[in-house]
Amino acid sequence: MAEPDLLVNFDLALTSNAFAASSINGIRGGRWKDRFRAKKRLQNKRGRSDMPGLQRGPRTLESQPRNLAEGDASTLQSRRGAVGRAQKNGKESHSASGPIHELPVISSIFSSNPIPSAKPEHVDSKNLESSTPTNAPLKDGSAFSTMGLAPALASHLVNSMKLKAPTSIQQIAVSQLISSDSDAFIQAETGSGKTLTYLLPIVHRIYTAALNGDKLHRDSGCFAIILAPTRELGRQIHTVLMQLLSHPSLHWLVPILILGGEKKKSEKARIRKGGNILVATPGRLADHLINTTSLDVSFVKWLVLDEGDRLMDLGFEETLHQILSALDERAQAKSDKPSSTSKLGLPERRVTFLCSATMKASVQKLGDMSLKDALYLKSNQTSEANGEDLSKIFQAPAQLKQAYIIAPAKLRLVSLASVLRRAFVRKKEHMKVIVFFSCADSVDFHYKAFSSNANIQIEEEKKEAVVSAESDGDTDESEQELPLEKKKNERPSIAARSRAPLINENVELFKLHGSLTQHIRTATLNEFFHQKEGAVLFCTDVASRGLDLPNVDLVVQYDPPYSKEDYIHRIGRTARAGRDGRALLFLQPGCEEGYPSRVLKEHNLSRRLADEVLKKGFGNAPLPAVSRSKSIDLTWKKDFMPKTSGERWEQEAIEFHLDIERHVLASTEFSDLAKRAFQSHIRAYATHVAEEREVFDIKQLHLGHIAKSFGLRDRPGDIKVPARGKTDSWSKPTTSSKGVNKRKLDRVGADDEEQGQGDEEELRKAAQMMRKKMREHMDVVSEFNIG
Ligand SMILES: Nc1ncnc2c1ncn2[C@@H]1O[C@H](COP(=O)(O)OP(=O)(O)OP(=O)(O)O)[C@@H](O)[C@H]1O
Repeated sequence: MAEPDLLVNFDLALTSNAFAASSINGIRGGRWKDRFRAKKRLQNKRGRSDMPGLQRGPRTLESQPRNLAEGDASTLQSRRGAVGRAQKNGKESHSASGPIHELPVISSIFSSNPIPSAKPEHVDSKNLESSTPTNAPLKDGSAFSTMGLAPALASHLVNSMKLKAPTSIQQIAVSQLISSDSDAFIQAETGSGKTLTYLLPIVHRIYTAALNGDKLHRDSGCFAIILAPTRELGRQIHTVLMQLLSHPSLHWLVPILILGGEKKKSEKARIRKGGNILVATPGRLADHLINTTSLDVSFVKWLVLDEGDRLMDLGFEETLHQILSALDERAQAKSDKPSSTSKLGLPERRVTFLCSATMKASVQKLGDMSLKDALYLKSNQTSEANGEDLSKIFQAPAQLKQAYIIAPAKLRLVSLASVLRRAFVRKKEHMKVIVFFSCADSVDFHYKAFSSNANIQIEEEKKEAVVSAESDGDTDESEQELPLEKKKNERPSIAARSRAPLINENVELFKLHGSLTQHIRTATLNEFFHQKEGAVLFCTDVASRGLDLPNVDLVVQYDPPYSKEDYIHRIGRTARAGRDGRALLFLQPGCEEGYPSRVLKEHNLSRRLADEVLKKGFGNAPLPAVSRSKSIDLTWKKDFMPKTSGERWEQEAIEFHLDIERHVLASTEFSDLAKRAFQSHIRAYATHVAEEREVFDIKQLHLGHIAKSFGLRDRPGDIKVPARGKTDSWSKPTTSSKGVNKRKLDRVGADDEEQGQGDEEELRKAAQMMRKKMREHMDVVSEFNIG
């Protein structure tokens, strides 16, 4: 059945007549049901006309004639659709209200928007006050030298790594883990230094073992394995480990990095050479355990599962089972022979550390699977700040200022632009912003929309081709071991980056998602990491866990997170190690407004409205230096510009949006991108965790308004999503050779070589749900190309 706000199935002729006859006094023409509904809606609208947010702002072409302005949104939309269809068929449509049939119909981003609830459901007061950082180095006289660490290691931390004092979790956990052979679950908020918390005891004990006994070297065996859920995190852990091992008396201790997406041949060569601490992603480790005979894990004394909840989210449960069994088997086979390691002071049995900032069922499951009689180590700040029920704690640093903006779908894009422009006006120095999207297609669309260079992706494709050709052989080992550092022999940049004059002339825009090739991902992260001037990273959840990027001042969640745990990890990319940070979450009016109070109960979020944000970003800031329309032939621009009478910020927001819409109209490639992004966005929306579907109710989405936020003027039913073709060959295919759909993986931030199992079922359900919704709302599901 047709839903009024989306589509009313008017006959074209009747529609025109109906409009002609519609007046304040009565509605004539069309079917009685339609007239009845239109009348009802008109009455409702009159009743609400004095409410803020509704029908405010400048009128556009479609609403200029008086009788149309008084009409309701669905009627206007039906007429627009009818006009559009008639034009498509080469027919001329007629209207009593003027020569409107000659013009394409452009709906204003300020009209027909739903109104936010008058009172915020979740009032914040504490959050506005500055709080004492809870993940900062301690200032109570605690020192690395009093934690039981070897003096050389303690002085290395202070003198070389420039760390003045331990953080709370380091202070509590390191001394216990040095003196005990117990398994441990380490829980502390994001950015509290958990990496060093587990690395220090391991390195300390291997170091003292070497001091006490035989000379150890890289062939002495693999003592520790650290598993990270993503390649980016694996690289980062490896970098911290390298810094720790750069002390002259530790030069013999060799780390090895093995990750999906790298050449197996070169990894095998590194493994053959020997190493003592292995940092790996689970899939690739499991592969080497089966296929690389030189990988001897019979000596492993520590297994670290970093970002435990993510390991489980990505479906690595089965792989972890395999790894644990392989380690057990090989340790067992070796145990027949007399072990020399116990004499050296290394643990008798394998010790497992499980780390997470959040505690949820999957982490507990992983704990059951991998830990025995484990110590539960948490920072002092954690218990003091959050009370008793630790299983429900969200670990957010107290100094992190959290807010949400209520932005109707049609105002989302301009609100994002406004937030970013404002951020760099307020704070010009080397600040960085991370913006999270729900899927790779949406990242691509917004990256292109905000980029100065419309051909950026083609450039990337070329660069990638060059690099692929160059790296046909094995990747240079020395380069592998310098992950986040500048490479010695630099190639031309292949990072996904571009200038972003629509935000700020000095700002560099980057993008990161699982569909980019590994070369581009690594280069992009490297360059974002080292960027000295202002930078914005558009990304999926591939960047949400564990990544430690300097100077990130603001985290924007343009698409709400998939689960509340993701929320905490995303915002945790700022306010790290005691520094300040801000986080802003985009929500739409309606059921989503319940998210802060119903789901993020433990957090204090302040509320903003789109209008306030738009005024700040578009009211005072100078106009963007580059208007996209300058570079595109749009001779029709003047004729079709809506005549606005609103304030400057409204006009500029409209102009900004129109520029994107025009670009979508003018470029098939960009239009395809927009359509795919729209489709993937809706699909991703359908995959929110079940407990949160009450607030992220897909049935409440206004698909037409969402399409508008992707610069699309078509009705959702008219949007034909193109198949992926050559235009996006720069990214990896949507469906991997293993048959698992990439979109789901992009949402969770995995990549095809490191994916887990069990995705297909969930994805199938999401697609089913989406199809159902489309069927409910319109009879055009096949046109929409879902499924
Ligand atoms: N004692 C310390 N003093 C100052 N800075 C520190 C200290 N320990 C770690 N850091 C810094 O804190 C930052 C965060 O560390 P780390 O990435 O280990 O945090 P984390 O708790 O693992 O965060 P997440 O939960 O997001 O993965 C890093 O930049 C690290 O160098």
